[in-house]
Amino acid sequence: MNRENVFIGETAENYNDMLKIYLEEVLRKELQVNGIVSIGVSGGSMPKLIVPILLSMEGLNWKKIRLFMVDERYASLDHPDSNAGQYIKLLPPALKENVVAVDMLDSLSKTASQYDAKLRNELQPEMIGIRGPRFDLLLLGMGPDGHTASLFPSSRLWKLPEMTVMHVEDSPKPPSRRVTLSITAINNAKNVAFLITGEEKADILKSILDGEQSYPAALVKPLSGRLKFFLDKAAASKL
Ligand SMILES: O=C1O[C@H](COP(=O)(O)O)[C@@H](O)[C@H](O)[C@H]1O
Repeated sequence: MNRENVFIGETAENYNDMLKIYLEEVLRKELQVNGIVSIGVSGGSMPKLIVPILLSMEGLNWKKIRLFMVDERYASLDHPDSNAGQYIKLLPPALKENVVAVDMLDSLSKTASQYDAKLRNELQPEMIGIRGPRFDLLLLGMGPDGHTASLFPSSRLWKLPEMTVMHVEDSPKPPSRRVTLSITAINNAKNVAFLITGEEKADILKSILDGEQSYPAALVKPLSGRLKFFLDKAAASKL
């Protein structure tokens, strides 16, 4: 994989600064093109990292920003497992409406279908192409097992190319029940960035950057070609 798109933050401050510069550049460009910019955000460690950076961006027109979930656990918004719930808690009250939560229905498969329909309904019409919903920007994490979103190596699902939103009943990382964007939906995005921190990811990250294909994160290859990796020093320690 092309290492020129790999950015390493030597310090936490440097890492945040790099991310802020990237976000300002992408959002400025996409806001010129679209009335509303649709950003897919991940859970786990990302909300606490990304919300302060977004809030620090002076002049960001939040009226034009929507935060969608790249994946979501099958849990109510007020449950600590909820990815959207983390964003809503971290954002000021005036911005909570910018978060597009996944509606939890009485079954996991209905929840996934409903989210798929919601994406097709809420994303800008021009962002619904033949390959399905297209995000302006996706911010992805990666687990120490090479999972991204809720696409796990142990699950057969991540190889199903045709769907936009899938449900996962057997996530090896608790909670076990989730919905997630598919690799197809992820690779349909205009801009994709991995935000990866922590030494526990260093080995798998190196193997992916060296060309290993057997992890879901390795199959993130946006058709736009715009893929970047933002790593802290620990995650980059084996490169
Ligand atoms: O469970 C999840 O894990 C991944 C990775 O989380 P991280 O804390 O290791 O960055 C996350 O990207 C995903 O959204 C979340 O549901």
